[in-house]
Amino acid sequence: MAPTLSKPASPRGAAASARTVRALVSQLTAMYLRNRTRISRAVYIALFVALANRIRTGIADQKAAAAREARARAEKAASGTRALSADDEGPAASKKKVELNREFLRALMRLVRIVIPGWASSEARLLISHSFFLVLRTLISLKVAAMDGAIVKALVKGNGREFLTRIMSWMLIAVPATFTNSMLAYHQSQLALRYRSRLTEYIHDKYLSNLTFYGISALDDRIKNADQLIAVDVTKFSNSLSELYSNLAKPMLDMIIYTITLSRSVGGEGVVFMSLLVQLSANVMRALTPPFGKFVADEARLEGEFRFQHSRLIDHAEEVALYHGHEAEKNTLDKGYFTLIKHVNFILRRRLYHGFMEDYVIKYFWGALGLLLCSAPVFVKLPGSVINTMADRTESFVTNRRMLMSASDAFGRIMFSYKEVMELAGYTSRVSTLLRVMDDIQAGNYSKKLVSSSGTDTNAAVLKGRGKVFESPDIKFIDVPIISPNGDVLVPALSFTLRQGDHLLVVGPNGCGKSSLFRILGGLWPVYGGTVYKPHFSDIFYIPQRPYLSRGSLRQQIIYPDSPRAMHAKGVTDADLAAILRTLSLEHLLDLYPEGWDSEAEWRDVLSGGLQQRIAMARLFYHRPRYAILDECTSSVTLDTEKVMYDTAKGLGITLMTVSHRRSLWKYHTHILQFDGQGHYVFTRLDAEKRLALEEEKEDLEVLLRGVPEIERRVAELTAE
Ligand SMILES: Nc1ncnc2c1ncn2[C@@H]1O[C@H](COP(=O)(O)OP(=O)(O)OP(=O)(O)O)[C@@H](O)[C@H]1O
Repeated sequence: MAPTLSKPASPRGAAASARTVRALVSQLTAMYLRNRTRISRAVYIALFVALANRIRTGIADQKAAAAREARARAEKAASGTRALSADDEGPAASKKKVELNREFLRALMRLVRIVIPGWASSEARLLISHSFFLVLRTLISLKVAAMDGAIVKALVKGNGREFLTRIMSWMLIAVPATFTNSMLAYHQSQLALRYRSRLTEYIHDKYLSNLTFYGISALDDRIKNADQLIAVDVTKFSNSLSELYSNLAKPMLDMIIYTITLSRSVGGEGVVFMSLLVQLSANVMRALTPPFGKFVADEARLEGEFRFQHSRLIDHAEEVALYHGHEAEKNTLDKGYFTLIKHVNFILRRRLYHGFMEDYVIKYFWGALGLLLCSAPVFVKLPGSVINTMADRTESFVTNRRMLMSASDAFGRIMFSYKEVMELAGYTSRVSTLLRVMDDIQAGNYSKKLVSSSGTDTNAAVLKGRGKVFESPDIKFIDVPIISPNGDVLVPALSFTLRQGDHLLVVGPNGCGKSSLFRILGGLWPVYGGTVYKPHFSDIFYIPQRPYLSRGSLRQQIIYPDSPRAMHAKGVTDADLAAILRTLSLEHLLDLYPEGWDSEAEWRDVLSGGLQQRIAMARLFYHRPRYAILDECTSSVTLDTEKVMYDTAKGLGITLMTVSHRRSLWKYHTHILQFDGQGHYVFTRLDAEKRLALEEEKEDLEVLLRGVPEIERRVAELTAE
């Protein structure tokens, strides 16, 4: 029934929905009239209410869907390209509306399937055990309500012995009751922890496979702070999900059990009438509830941005300190912080007004309704009632009041949990966006803002690699365009062949695409066209200008990304590593640190730029790949060290591909790929000596040319005289 009613339908679909509704209404009416008992009539009234509710939400869904469609059509017409979906995290994220709709349910179900992989999983077992304690708690509460009534009855009758006996039983039942409470708290925390572990494991598997982490940070701009999402939002989602189960499942169960028990004692129609009033006020409250889910998602995003700004400062502390850039950094940090605080304050204010309304309705309005309901058996004589004496009336009132308090507390918690559901929706949207973006990236679909040549007009678009890539012992590019993730075409079509044993020098002005060529070779950037033949990823080793020094021991700096176990499996010993250090005059490092190979330090800070470059070269000598990309990686070492590095690398049979502006490096290469920065290039053999001689001759001539205006002026002077 439900899907038919809420479907954003075509005219034919809408007519079918209306027919279904009419049929349901007439069926329900007939059943209501046929049934005589109060409880069954109450059930039918409740069904009517549910049906009316469903129709209302169905209509609201249809309106929202139509509005969404119209908006999407307008945006498409305006931009002319595929827009980023509105729930993406980047710039579009601020417009995102976190709603309790099917999209949320789908996203939530996907996450639930990850955190509870099956009925046999330990999480499912924990959930079942948690549910058992939830039911037990409700049954114990029912028993306690009845015992309360009986205690007061004994008191009113003045029967001291009965009173004491009942107090004793009350104390006894407190034992399983408190144990159940502790078990519930334990189960909830355990569930949150397990959900987090499952989700983190799943995300880590995806994030650190197929270079997804690189795609998220460099090729796609939908996720700004993946670290915040993984470290903070996943935790909040897990806590929120486990809390919500307890906060929803128990109150719902309580509501059902107490309402049935209450309707037996105060009459079904009374309960339904009160429920109607409660439902009405709940609807008003829902309409007045601000979109807390969106608020929470925005707050998490702003928190992430603020933290990211601090991480940047820590990462670049030295550069900022040398620039004396603390004032500029403080301004940026303050701006980030105050944006966050402004938003948090805004949420607090909205919570204040909402809390006032919520408290009044739930505690006092519904409380008064409850008292009216409990008094029913006292003032109205129900058929079949056995309440005659004062003691009976007191017992009935106390028991009913206790049950009603629990039922209204349960209903209140369900109502309060609307806010929690909205918050869960916020975290669900953030975590599921991360999963979706990771899926997209693994499928080769990147989404990045494209900046037009004028630099002003921005359009979102989806970039997808369509070139062909084959594995081969040599490197061959055939008509391959080099396009930056921003969509800038750096070189329209690049073709060259490099055989193993040839050594390539890549030169050109800044930003012309030298490093980008290697990003394509390393599989970091998609191949947008043409054909690339290249060796397997493991045969190419990359050394950047600023080497990456990992956490860990000195040994791990040399063998990165291998582990010590992988090193031993390759048959390499510490003595072999020491020999590599000697080649690069780095052996003093072993004496400098008392624990030798096992010494640990923040290597990025304790080693100078030149030493770091030599460590990176030692890494190359340890791995001995077939190809090495050396991207300005000797800029901080002396010419002597550079010579040792290049001679040793060539001696190990490594084919070199160098990006450098240094002329001293020409002699180590056989080919040159020269970009002009305008999209053109030349690929040719490199005769270093001849080229150096030509360069020198050119420079001499340029010096002469610079003197020509002076010579001409002098000639003119002389002519005049
Ligand atoms: N992740 C990225 N996202 C967007 N644009 C990028 C990205 N990485 C590089 N670019 C752009 O691609 C262009 C080429 O960059 P590349 O690093 O290849 O230059 P390069 O020739 O190596 O320059 P340099 O000599 O300065 O190192 C530059 O305009 C750069 O801004």
